[in-house]
Order: sequence, then C-alpha cells, then structure tokens
Amino acid sequence: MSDVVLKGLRKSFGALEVIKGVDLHVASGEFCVFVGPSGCGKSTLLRMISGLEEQTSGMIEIGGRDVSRAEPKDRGIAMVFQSYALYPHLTVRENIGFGLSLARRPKAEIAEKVAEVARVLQLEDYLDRKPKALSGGQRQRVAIGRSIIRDPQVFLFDEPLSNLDAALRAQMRIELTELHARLGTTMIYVTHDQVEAMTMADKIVVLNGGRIEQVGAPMDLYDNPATPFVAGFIGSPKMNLYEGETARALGAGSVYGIRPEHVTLSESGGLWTGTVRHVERLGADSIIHIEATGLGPLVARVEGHRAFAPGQIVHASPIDGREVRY
Ligand SMILES: Nc1ncnc2c1ncn2[C@@H]1O[C@H](COP(=O)(O)OP(=O)(O)OP(=O)(O)O)[C@@H](O)[C@H]1O
Repeated sequence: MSDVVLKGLRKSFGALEVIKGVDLHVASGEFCVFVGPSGCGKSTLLRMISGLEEQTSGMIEIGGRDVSRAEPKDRGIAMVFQSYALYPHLTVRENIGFGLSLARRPKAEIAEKVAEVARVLQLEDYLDRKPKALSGGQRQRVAIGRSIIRDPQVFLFDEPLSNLDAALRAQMRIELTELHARLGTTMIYVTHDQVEAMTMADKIVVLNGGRIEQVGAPMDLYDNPATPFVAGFIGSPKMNLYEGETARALGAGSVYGIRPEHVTLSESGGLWTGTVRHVERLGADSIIHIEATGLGPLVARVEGHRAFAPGQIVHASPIDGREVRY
C-alpha cells in the first residue's frame, strides 16, 4: 500500500504563502498529475512530499505512515527531475547501479537488478555506453532507471520531459504510461502542460495560486470543469470564455464557455454571425478564428477538408448541452 495523503498542507517563504492549505488523497498505484500555470506551487508541493522542502504546517502520509518530519531518504520515494544529472564518466550500467554500489550491495545483486531495470526500460542494448552516446529520451530512461532500482513506494516526477523535443515528449508520454502500467507504483507527476496531464493521468490535480481548483479523472475535468479557471486551462485549443453582459445574454451568471470542437459552422442560420480572421490547418482538422458580432473572438475546430478563408462570413452555433455556465 503506498497511498499519499496530504492534510492541511501549507508553505510560506517568509511572508509569502505559496501553498494555501492542500488536502489530497492519491490512491496506491495511481498516476496523479499536478498541473497548473507557472508559479502556482506545483514544484513546491512535490518537494514537500519528497522532504526536500519542509512544510510550514500540515501533514504528509506515505503508505499509511506520517512522514511529515522524515528525511527524504526515509520516505520511500524516488524523484526524477527535468535535468537528468547522469554521471558522464560512468556507463549506463554503472549509472543505473550507482545507488546500490554506494550502499555496498553485493555485486551479483546489483547485476541482477540492473538487468531487470534495463529490461523494463528497454535499455539492454545501451548498458555499456556512456551518457553522451545516448539520445535525450534514452538518458531520461537511465535517470528513471536509477530511481526504479531502489524500488520506491512512490515516484515523484518534476517536469521530466520538458527538455525533450516535441516528438520525443510524445513518445516518452507513452513510455511512462506503459512503465506505470508495468510497475503499478504510485506516481506523482508535475507539469504545466495540460496535454501531458490529460494523456497520462488517472487523476489530475489542477492547482492555481497555491490552492487546488479541482481534482478528477481527465475526462471528468474536460466534461465538467468546476470553475472557469479549469474550463480555460484544460483542453487545447482553449475553451471560448465570455464574461459580463455577453455571458448573461447567453444565460450564464458570470461566465459562459463553449469548446472550439463544440462550435458548428454553417453558411446560414447560426446563433452568431462573424468574419473568419485566420485559419490554422492541422491536417485532420482546422482551427478557425472568427470575430463574431456581439461576442468577440470565437474559435471553432472543424474537419480539415472544409474550406474556410479569411474574410469569409460564417454562421456559428454552440452544440446544445455542451456549453458551460457559471
Ligand atoms: N525558495 C523559495 N523562496 C521564495 N519563494 C519561492 C521559493 N521557491 C518557490 N518560491 C515561490 O513560490 C511560488 C511557487 O513556486 P513553484 O516553483 O512551486 O511553482 P510551479 O508551479 O512549480 O512553477 P513552474 O511551473 O514555473 O515551475 C512562486 O511564486 C515562487 O516564486
């Protein structure tokens, strides 16, 4: 059992409170992603779980044990950062086994565990190479290997993919998800990238200004964002959001939202009329940027072969039941 439970967790740096009371239960074996804009406190929260940062108040339990004041090494966690920090003069085999060598484990045990980790991470062909002869993704896997070998109860990842290019990030997202499925270990993963959160998480925790905005499965957050902040943060391209008089005219108290994929465009007879300003062709679909009368900027996502051009007059309507109102 390796649940992670946070109770009333707070953190101040001097007079500045950056974590303002966080309560959270990450279930054993769950892949939990902390997501939010820069400065919302994701890394600070993760560092408190790891023990690298001490909380100002509140409690942290890992595997049913109160670790609030425990040393990082005594928490049963392993942390993987965005910089790989591999030892350049050691081979992959030596890098992966480094922690066990340091702990003076028997050579046969180290060899056996390194072989197992290399198999799980598909690094068997690279064991005798030095880090400089590896791709970015392979180096990141070695860094993960160094953590796995210690058999942690919980993995903590702090933006581990942010130094990789887009194609490699996409590949590593799949690899990490598969690794999680194979190991079944609790993982907590910090990112500012909502695509990473949506694609990898069992549970997403959206943070904003040191507080939790919403916790839920990816499609729960997508379908039922609890706040305008979550509505605007989850989903790409972003949800169209309108405030004030515009929102009230559309039956909302303060904020009305509709996702680009839930806006239909037609030649005539829509709720809104507008002029196409810009067309982004992505292939399978296109993102149409419209200036709509009485509404303002409106973004619609349509099938890629549909012909739209800047200057064209279009009629747009929200798909019934897919709107959000606050
Ligand atoms: N050691 C520190 N001393 C003072 N303020 C700090 C310290 N560490 C973090 N902060 C502040 O705490 C807030 C949260 O920082 P944190 O690094 O947790 O944010 P984040 O959500 O991880 O952001 P990013 O995505 O940019 O890494 C920020 O306003 C930051 O400036």
